[in-house]
Amino acid sequence: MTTELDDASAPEIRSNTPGSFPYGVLRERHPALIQRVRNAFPYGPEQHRALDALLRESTDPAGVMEPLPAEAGEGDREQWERWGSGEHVGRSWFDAPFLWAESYFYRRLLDAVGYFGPGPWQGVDPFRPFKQAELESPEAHAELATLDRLAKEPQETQARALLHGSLWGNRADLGFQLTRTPAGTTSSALLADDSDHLWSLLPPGAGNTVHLVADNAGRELVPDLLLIDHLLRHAHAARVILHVKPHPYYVSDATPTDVLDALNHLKQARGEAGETGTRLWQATATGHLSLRTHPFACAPLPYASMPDDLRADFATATLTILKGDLNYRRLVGDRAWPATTPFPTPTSYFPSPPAALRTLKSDVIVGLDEKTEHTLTTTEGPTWRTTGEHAVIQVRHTNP
Ligand SMILES: O=P(O)(O)OC[C@H]1O[C@](O)(CO)[C@@H](O)[C@@H]1O
Repeated sequence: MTTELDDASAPEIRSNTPGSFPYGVLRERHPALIQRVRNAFPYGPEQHRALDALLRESTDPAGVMEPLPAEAGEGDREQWERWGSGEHVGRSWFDAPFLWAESYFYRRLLDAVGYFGPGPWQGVDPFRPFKQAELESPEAHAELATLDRLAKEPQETQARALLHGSLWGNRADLGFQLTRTPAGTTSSALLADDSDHLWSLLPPGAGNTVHLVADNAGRELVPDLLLIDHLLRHAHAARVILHVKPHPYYVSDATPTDVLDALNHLKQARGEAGETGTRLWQATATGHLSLRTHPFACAPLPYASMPDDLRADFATATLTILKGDLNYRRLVGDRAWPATTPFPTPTSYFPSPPAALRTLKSDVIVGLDEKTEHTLTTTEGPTWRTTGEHAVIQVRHTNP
């Protein structure tokens, strides 16, 4: 789905420029993450050796991507071949497309800690302790308590607050927190706000189907679920399909286990939060809320390359809400687009109207007006793209 035009006007983002954001992810964030994972589990020498090797290989600008280990199943290898391992494995981590290299890093990290087994660490999510700590944080509990007050507000106020809760929940991402300075220096701001379009696509009682492609677990997934409950309860959606990752990915990305944890967290809460949890639990039993774990959710590729079955699934949506930074990169393509490229241009291939709810944590951005881009660049320098202080709600409100 990539055209020569894309390559010329918007080259793919790579990590081979020292000082750039992607270079820093490979050189600084990934080592910090490996250290955090080591500290969180009593892994044995085998896992530590594998983590050492991955650390050496993936942070050395002269190092090359090693293949998946022999234990990786035939099917998995074939899948990664379809996703481009033949082209990238054996070459530099830094010269590969950033999206490809970063995704492969997570796949290899899971291997290093024995996630794909066989062995005692099989199926043990190396990011689970961080996800759980976040769910149990005082902030997470305080967020739930605000629902009692919100329930007394007019429905429109509730809708706006829940949409914004889901949007800004994306800032709680754990990977992002690894190197972020806690006190932001700029005020949070919505750089594009198509929320009126979003609501106009979901008239109550029209039998709408909403797909929500989740991003992070914990303090992002909980507000996503609250938004889903609102959509179902007020008939903006007759049916919601929640897409999560089939296995751990990008530190805090949500898996089915994380959905279960979030639902239990809600169900066990008092007041409105508890009632919401019970309603969502029932919605799964009646099929009004269902889960998807397509393997392509963990692919190192943009959605423009999605397989036919996933395309057909998304085509059933009245609206597909894609959460977070990584989904944004995959939706528009992880490319150095001019920031003023209209949002419908790189998303024209998507089989249903897409809505991106994203805080900005990496370089790629489209759909801004010239004045906004100019003001941000002159007042903040290039970091406005990556600090997570800014966000967008962008909607392409037409079918392809
Ligand atoms: O959780 P989100 O919002 O998808 O953010 C993930 C982002 O974090 C990073 O992995 C950097 O830590 C980006 O490269 C990536 O796009």
